[in-house]
Amino acid sequence: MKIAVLSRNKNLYSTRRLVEEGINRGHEVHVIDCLHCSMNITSAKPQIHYHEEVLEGFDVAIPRIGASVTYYGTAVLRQFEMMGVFPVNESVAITRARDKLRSLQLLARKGVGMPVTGFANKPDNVPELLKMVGGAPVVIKLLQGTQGIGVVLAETRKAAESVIEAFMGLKADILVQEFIKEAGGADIRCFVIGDKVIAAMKRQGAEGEFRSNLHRGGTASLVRITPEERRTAVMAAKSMGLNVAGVDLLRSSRGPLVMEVNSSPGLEGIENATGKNVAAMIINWTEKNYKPWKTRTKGRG
Ligand SMILES: Nc1ncnc2c1ncn2[C@@H]1O[C@H](COP(=O)(O)OP(=O)(O)OP(=O)(O)O)[C@@H](O)[C@H]1O
Ligand SMILES: [Mg+2]
Ligand SMILES: [Mg+2]
Repeated sequence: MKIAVLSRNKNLYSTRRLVEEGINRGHEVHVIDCLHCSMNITSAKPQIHYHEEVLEGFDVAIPRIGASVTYYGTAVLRQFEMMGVFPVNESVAITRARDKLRSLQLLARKGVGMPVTGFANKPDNVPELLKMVGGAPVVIKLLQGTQGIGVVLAETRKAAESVIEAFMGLKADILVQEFIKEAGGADIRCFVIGDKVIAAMKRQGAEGEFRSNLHRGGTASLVRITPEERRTAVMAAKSMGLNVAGVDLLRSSRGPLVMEVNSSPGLEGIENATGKNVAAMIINWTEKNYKPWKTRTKGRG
């Protein structure tokens, strides 16, 4: 296969590993920075120009598109799709997964378990919003947040109201969620490829911290997941239309609840925690499944 790894930085762990394992398996692998691609959209023959060359002959694109470049990155991926290149994750699926409201709505429609979640645009009825998710304690999240920043636990109704009003005063988009106390500051990252969970790790928050993010001092370890957790993770990835996904679950007293579905899950944490060669598994799955023009939108993006 001739593989394009769409990544802004060839030195990132995940990018390096995909290149390494692609080459190990005898493939031609190029790292392409989406932001340096220019596209010819007007002609009948879609093209991508990259630095001085025109990109040609690619079989597969492996998107590793950072949250900050979603808009342009998915446009470049769509252009690859319009050229018949097989995307490991399709542009529409990435766009879906990047929109928290849309992804939670999709998961709800498919009956996937998730924490009770409320959204509101204006603070006209904060008490009602809180009541909707079962009252305090609640978790309040900035939609643009990442790595645990902008995720707040409000233990009382009063605290919740002031946090919500403060965020809304800053014109930030937020969601309010039932706090899953019994998760004990831990979550489970399930790494899905195709219709299987191929690796899973438990992330435990630091002492006294309800957020399990490794960036907030959490630690990762190997975990055995239940058949129900397995089914939930696979169903979540499928609902989004993702072939490769990192599905984050909370263990609750009513079973596994999906917190979010990641379309460019990192490889470093999961490979280190499980000792599995996840990069090789992605290449392997791609070898078995790639075909020109094989997207749900048939190259129309
Ligand atoms: N409803 C909840 N109940 C209990 N714990 C939660 C809840 N929501 C989030 N957490 C904890 O807080 C952590 C951070 O939350 P979340 O993953 O939603 O935000 P983030 O990591 O900042 O966003 P992203 O993963 O998109 O970068 C989770 O990993 C989990 O440990
Ligand atoms: Mg998270
Ligand atoms: Mg995430």
